[in-house]
Amino acid sequence: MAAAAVHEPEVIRDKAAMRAWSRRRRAEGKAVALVPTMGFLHEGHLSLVSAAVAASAGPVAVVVSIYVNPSQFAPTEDLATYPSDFAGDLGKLAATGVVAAVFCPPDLYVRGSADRPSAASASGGAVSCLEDAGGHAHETWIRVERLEKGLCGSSRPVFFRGVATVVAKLFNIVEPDVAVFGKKDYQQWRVICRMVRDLDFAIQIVGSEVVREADGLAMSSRNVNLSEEDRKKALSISRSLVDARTATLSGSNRSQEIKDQIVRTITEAGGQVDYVEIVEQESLVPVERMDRPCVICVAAWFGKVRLIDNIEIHVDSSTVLSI
Ligand SMILES: Nc1ncnc2c1ncn2[C@@H]1O[C@H](COP(=O)(O)OP(=O)(O)OP(=O)(O)O)[C@@H](O)[C@H]1O
Ligand SMILES: CC(C)(CO)[C@@H](O)C(=O)[O-]
Ligand code: BAL
Repeated sequence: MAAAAVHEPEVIRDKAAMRAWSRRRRAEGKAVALVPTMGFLHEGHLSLVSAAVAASAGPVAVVVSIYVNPSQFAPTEDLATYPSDFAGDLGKLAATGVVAAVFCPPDLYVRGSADRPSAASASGGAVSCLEDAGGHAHETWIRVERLEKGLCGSSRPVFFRGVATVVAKLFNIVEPDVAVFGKKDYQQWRVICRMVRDLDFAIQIVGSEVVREADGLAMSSRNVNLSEEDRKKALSISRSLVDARTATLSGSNRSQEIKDQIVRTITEAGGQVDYVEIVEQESLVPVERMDRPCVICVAAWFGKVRLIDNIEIHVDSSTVLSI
C-alpha cells in the first residue's frame, strides 16, 4: 500500500455505538466498507483495506473489525494460541491513513450459564468453543449447507457455521455497503457470497487476491507459530501450486495426477496433508478434468500449524505465472 498520512482510527467496542457510528457516516453521504479480521494483522489484511477503498466509487468510511470468534473454533483447535497484538494492529491501521474505525468488541455473543447444557450439546450436534464455555444462550446458526461441506469443512466441522453466523452478526451491527474478504480463505469467501445472495443482504462482497511473502508463502497470522524449519517446509505448498499450474497450462488436465503430485511434494518436504482438492471456482464441486475455470485448494499441517492456500486456474486464458 502507498504511504499515506497516519490517521488514528476511532476504536469502538460496543455494538450499539458501532451501529450508530455507521449510520452517522451514511447520513454524511459516505459508503461504509467493512474488513472483518481476527487481528494480528499483516500485509494481506492491509491489502483488503486498499480493496475496500478501491471498491467504493465515492467517499467511503472503512471499518476494520478485530474479533477472534470462538464459535468457529472446535474445542480441539487453536483458539487459545491464536496470536494477537492489538497495539501493533492499531499502528498498522493508522499508518494506512484510510481506516476510519476499528470495531473490537470484547464478546459478540449472548452468554448463558455454564450449569445448563448448550443447545448444540443437547441436540448431539457439533460443539464449538462458544458452547464449550457455557454459551447456550446463543442458539441461532447460519448454515450454508452444501458449500460448508468438503475442503476445510471436513476437518473443521463447526468452522463455516461459526464464520457465517459471526459475519452475519457483523453485517447487522456495522451495516456496511461493501465487505472485503481474502481469497486466501477461498471457501470462506464463497460461503459468504452464497449467504449474502441467499439471505438478501444488500452488501457488495469483494474477493481480494492472495498476498504472499517474497518467497511465495501465503501470508497468514498463524505463520508466526511456525518454527524456522517448518516455515521452510511450508514453502512446499506454494511451490507445488505453481508447479501444478505450470503443468496444467502445458496441457496436463487430469485432476488426480495433479493432486497426487501436490501431495507428494508437500509430504516429501515434511508436511502432513489435510486435503488437496481441485474444484469449480464458484460451486466448489470437484472436477475430474481441469477443462474449465477451477481452483486448487490445499490444507496441510506443519508441526502444530495448519495452513491453507490455493491457486485459481483459468485454463482457457494465457495466465501469467505470478507466484
Ligand atoms: N495472504 C492473504 N491474502 C489476502 N487476504 C488474506 C490473506 N491472509 C488473510 N487474508 C484475509 O484476511 C481476512 C481476515 O483473516 P484472518 O484475520 O483470519 O487472517 P489470516 O491471516 O487468514 O489468519 P489465519 O492464520 O487464521 O488463517 C480474511 O478475509 C482472510 O481471507
Ligand atoms: C471472516 C472472519 C473474520 C470471521 O471470524 C474470520 O474467519 C477470518 O478472519 O477469516
Ligand atoms: N482466516 C480463517 C480463520 C480461521 O482459520 O479460524
